[in-house]
Amino acid sequence: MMSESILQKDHPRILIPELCKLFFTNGWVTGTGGGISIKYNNQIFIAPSGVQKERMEPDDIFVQDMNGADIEVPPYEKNLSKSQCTPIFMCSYIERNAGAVIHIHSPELVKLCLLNPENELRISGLEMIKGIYNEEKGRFYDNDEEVIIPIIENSKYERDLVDTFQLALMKYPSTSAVVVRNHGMYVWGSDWKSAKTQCECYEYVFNIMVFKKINNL
Ligand SMILES: CSC[C@@H](O)[C@@H](O)C(=O)COP(=O)(O)O
Ligand SMILES: [Zn+2]
Repeated sequence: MMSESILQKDHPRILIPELCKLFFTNGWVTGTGGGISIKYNNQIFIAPSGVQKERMEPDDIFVQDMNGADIEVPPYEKNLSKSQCTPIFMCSYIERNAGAVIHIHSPELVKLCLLNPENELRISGLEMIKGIYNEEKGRFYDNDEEVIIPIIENSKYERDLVDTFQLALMKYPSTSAVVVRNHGMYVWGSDWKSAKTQCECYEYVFNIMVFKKINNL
């Protein structure tokens, strides 16, 4: 159960529902898909599974430690289970020391996957690239640098993505995002602000890539 206290506006129990509402209006977390997890005081806050992500309440959120042990769970009568994305969220926390991880189901990204059968996406020459963090170099990209984002194949269950997700992290040490073909994307950052703004930059860039592809530019 949730501990009794007045929550600050930047507490994950407030932020997760607030951000998911915003992501819903972006078309990123419709139909129960997508979600977000935030690390706070070394505790991992995770949204419930299979719910309308834009209608979550503060006490719907699960809290676990870095080993996966539950710290707080939603009230029993709400009959909620933890997001199926939890293994991928944990992989980002463990392998990349993330402070937050966002999962979006962006239609723009699925269109781009359909136009691009390769195992990666490459883009350069856009101003918004400067909002994407190069994890290997420990700085943001310059607009004339090339950003390379891995694409992994989708699977029936989210938990079955873990092995290929981990391989992509090893093969692409610069990346702060992994695309799941015809499904969506995981983006992480050192905190929720970084994950959110990078997600916005990736989405912007993907939109332009679709335009370039369909117009042969
Ligand atoms: C529309 S169902 C989508 C799910 O299978 C999954 O891909 C997803 O993004 C959300 O999983 P969830 O367990 O609800 O957090
Ligand atoms: Zn998903």
